[in-house]
Amino acid sequence: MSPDDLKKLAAARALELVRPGMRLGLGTGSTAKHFVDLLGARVAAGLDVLCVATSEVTQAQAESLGIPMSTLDETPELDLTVDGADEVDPQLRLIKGAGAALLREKIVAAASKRMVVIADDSKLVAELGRFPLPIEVVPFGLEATRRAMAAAITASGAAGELRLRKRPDGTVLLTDGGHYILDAHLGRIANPELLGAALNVVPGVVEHGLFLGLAAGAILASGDGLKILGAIE
Ligand SMILES: O=C[C@H](O)[C@H](O)[C@H](O)COP(=O)(O)O
Repeated sequence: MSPDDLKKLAAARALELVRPGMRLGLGTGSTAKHFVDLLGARVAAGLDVLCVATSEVTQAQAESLGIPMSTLDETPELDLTVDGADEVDPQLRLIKGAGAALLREKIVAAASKRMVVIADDSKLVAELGRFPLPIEVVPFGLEATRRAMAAAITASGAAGELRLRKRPDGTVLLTDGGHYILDAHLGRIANPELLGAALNVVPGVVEHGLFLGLAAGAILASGDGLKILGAIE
């Protein structure tokens, strides 16, 4: 099976968690896109759900499928959020943000009774950090913030380059929130909690891609079938 087939497999299993009347958080990325597509087909067949998107891209996709959409202002408590991840460790700690949606994703996940990750099994790692950690920052004072971030990363025992994320055309990427992303190429993150706490107090840092204590479970698809981490039901 291709990686995309595996993503579809994980998304289909997550759809089995959806019950009529649920308030859902809809993730962002190629795996979450499959979940939203499958959910759209169920809505077309009469499933009653109310959803909040984690990005403008997912919002547009859901609207195009006729999925009833809300906002966290109107629906501040969600029953289930289904979202992808860039890395998942055995403790269900995540790196997210390759698609620049980490800020809204974390807000939506935190507003949910349960967050379930869907991914192909290549995302499962023994230790976080091989994937660059996305960190969302305010454009104002970027270089001062970058220096403070570097100091905080070092103090937490990690090390690596911070690279400003660019679009393919070379312009600086702006997130849905109008912020920049610095990707931290750390190689390994021995203490995610320490690093996350250190980044949280750096002025100018809006949010980072370490999702700690947010995922209740993960559905990981491989050629051998589905591996379930934690509690998805
Ligand atoms: O910002 C993007 C999100 O964190 C995605 O959920 C994450 O990057 C995984 O995306 P994909 O399912 O495309 O690998």
